[in-house]
Amino acid sequence: MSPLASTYVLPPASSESSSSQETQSAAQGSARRPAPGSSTAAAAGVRHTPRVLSIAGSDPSGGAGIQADLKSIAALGGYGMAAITALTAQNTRGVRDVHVPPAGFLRQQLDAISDDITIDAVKIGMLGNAEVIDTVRSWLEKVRPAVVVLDPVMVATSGDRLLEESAEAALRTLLPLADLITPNLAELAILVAAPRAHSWATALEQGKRLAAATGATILVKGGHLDGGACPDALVNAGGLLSRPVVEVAGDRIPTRNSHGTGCSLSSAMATAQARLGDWEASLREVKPWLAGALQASGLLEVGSGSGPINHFHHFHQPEAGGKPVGGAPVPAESAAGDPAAQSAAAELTGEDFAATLRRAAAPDLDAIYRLEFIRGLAAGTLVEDQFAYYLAQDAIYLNGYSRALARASALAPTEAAQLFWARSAQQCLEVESELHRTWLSTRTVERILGPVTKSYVDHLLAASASGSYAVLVAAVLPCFWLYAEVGQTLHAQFLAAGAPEAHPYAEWLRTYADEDFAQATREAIAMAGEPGSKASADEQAAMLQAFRHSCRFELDFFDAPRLHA
Ligand SMILES: Nc1ncnc2c1ncn2[C@@H]1O[C@H](COP(=O)(O)OP(=O)(O)OP(=O)(O)O)[C@@H](O)[C@H]1O
Ligand SMILES: Cc1ncc(COP(=O)(O)O)c(N)n1
Repeated sequence: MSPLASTYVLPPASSESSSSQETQSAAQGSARRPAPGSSTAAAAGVRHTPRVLSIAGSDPSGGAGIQADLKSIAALGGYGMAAITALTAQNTRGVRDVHVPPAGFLRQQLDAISDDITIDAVKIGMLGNAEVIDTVRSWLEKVRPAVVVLDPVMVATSGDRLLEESAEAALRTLLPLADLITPNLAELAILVAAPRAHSWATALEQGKRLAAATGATILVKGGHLDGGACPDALVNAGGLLSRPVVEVAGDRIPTRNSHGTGCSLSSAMATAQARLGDWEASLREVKPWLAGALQASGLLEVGSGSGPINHFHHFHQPEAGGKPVGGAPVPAESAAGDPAAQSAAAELTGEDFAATLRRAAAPDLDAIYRLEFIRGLAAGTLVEDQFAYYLAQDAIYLNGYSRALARASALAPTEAAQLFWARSAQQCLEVESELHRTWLSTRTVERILGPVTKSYVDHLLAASASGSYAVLVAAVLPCFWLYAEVGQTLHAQFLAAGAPEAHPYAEWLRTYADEDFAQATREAIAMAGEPGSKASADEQAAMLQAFRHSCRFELDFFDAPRLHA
């Protein structure tokens, strides 16, 4: 179930409840509703499968440009279209040549689309030269799409120019037509005519200046900062956001595969915005997806330079050899004697271990979304006694889970890991008592240990007793990971439905997707991935097995109210 899950999920059950977290959640709840008058999907109405047009250059190696955009749009649930501004000859090592076809033909592509199809969002990437920019500007002025995201592509990661220097002035004239502009630090500096920022504070300052000058919201990106953090922030002082600067924290993922990250981020934001009608909610959905795509990039094995990100990392992918990863939990008692688990783990390399775990979770995650309980929770049709049963079991589970986390802290190889698990164990107990104080205090429900809760906690305690730190962290991970993903999805669906106040579980859903919990989940994934990468093949197999069992228990936990309430 939900470990710290509910940690950050805890809602204000009564009006007296006033912890800072609750206050912040409530504030975010109201601020997330689209601001009146914003020229976004809010005005046009959000759409379940938005029709998103990328106006960008082609990267034949598939990592950047329209190819990355179409993958990102699909990965975020949109229908992708592409009008090509330029052809490049490039691969993961660099750009060899650029060919810009006549601008008149671009106009024909754009008109052919807009004459026939309603466009819910546009993402603009590489434009090449001033004539192309003028063409796009006059088409935008005619069509006025509901959402326009502009990635002011100037220079590729490889250092090759993708916009003629003489066209920078023309690009500035396009900025006021955008709702969101997504420059990297070098592009931001050019657009505000300042030296490139080397600190996050300077970058935010430049973002504010660009927002004031253009009226657009600026997505300031921390990808090119030094250090272990990789924050992003939405900046707009004009009242379109809940605060002038909305920062979403993130860890830097150690990979050289960042080709097309900026393209992918901007098209994903256009898609999410057309679906959710809220920039902040969009960034909170897109950033963890992008982090997962960077994390799982090594699995693709494309090129010898800066490779592409793994856009579809969150979907079930077949294992090498055609056998699906995941499926039914491995029944054998000993993973060491289980050839399936062993072969699944044997070829793993460091960076890929967390990605392998994620793929192993995919079937159970899919099954969770199909559960009556989850569908009822999302739709508001879940019967109250099932919800109450779930809450009561959650509180019982958290107590046992806290013991497993405390054991992980005791076994942790570093002080940072020791502290992380100890803090998590403490938060679990705090959430447990908060559950009793708030949600459970007004409900009459039996507080006895249910069969699924018992099996799940027994499994965790057995992993605690195994003596292997690596196996234990693999066992505790699904409670972070699956719950965070489910929470984020349910929360996004709730927002997409207009956050209806009459929804009986509105309070619960509103606080479901919490950035602090998402951050703790990222840390937990890294904590499990690290020992996984160093483990022997046998131990990796044991980790995978412990992880799969917990994923299955997550599924059973969400299904338990239907069977046992
Ligand atoms: N190593 C990393 N770990 C985590 N997130 C990253 C990493 N590198 C980039 N990002 C994220 O990727 C997105 C793109 O950021 P970046 O600043 O790299 O833009 P960009 O330079 O336009 O991208 P590109 O590398 O495609 O040119 C941001 O959300 C950023 O936080
Ligand atoms: C067609 C096209 N568009 C954009 C980029 C920038 O992406 P990156 O900075 O990751 O190289 C690119 N390389 N190619």
